[in-house]
Amino acid sequence: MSGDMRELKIEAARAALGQVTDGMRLGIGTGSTAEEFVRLLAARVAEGFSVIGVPTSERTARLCVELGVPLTTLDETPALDLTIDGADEVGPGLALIKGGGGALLREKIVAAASRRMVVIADKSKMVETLGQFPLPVEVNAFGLRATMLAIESAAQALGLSGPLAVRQAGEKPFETDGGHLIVDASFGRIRDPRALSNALHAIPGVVEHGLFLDLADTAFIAGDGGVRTVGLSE
Ligand SMILES: O=C[C@H](O)[C@H](O)[C@H](O)COP(=O)(O)O
Repeated sequence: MSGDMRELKIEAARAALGQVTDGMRLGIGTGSTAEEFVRLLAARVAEGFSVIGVPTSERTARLCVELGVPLTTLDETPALDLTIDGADEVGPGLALIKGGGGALLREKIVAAASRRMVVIADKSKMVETLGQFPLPVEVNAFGLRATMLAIESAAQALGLSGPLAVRQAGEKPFETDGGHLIVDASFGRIRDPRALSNALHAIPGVVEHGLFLDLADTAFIAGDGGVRTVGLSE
């Protein structure tokens, strides 16, 4: 990652930190942008700021522990004030593609348990139509081929097609924190994300997918000219 790109992620994360107030119960996202947020948050915590966070992945949990950000679980704290997370794509109406890091299931559970979700990203993530980034679909390993066929035909019924790939980690299939697999679906432009979301949810082997609809209410998008606040109407 270039230094400039990292700087943009830090700027977006800093803007999101401005939304965090003392005593908040936070959902803490996953990925390189969310990690910049954790670093900034940890510095505030070291100054005496009091927050408690639910991490959306084991990776984020490790970083929080390392940097001294106090953690809880969603079972102990089932209602959160604010989730801050990155995204792979940010489309109109703050529809998102997430899961490039494989954390989409916990990310979606945590975001849905939060009163608000704020997205932090650099400007390269903003798109007019979702789908250039392959859509991550988390699936049960049982019946993988049947599930892949079902995904293919559900997509076809919506006029979508393209290769499906089981995500790999070196020689082996990538395994999520929940012990599932990820199928990356390169469908190209997803003109009706809601219809695709519903169709994927109807497939028994699909655990969850990376389309985040009606979850985020604000995005902080960092570009060369500064950080732009994007709301639901944009
Ligand atoms: O599973 C991973 C997450 O959805 C990430 O938030 C997403 O992939 C964006 O990550 P990054 O900030 O590293 O681009």
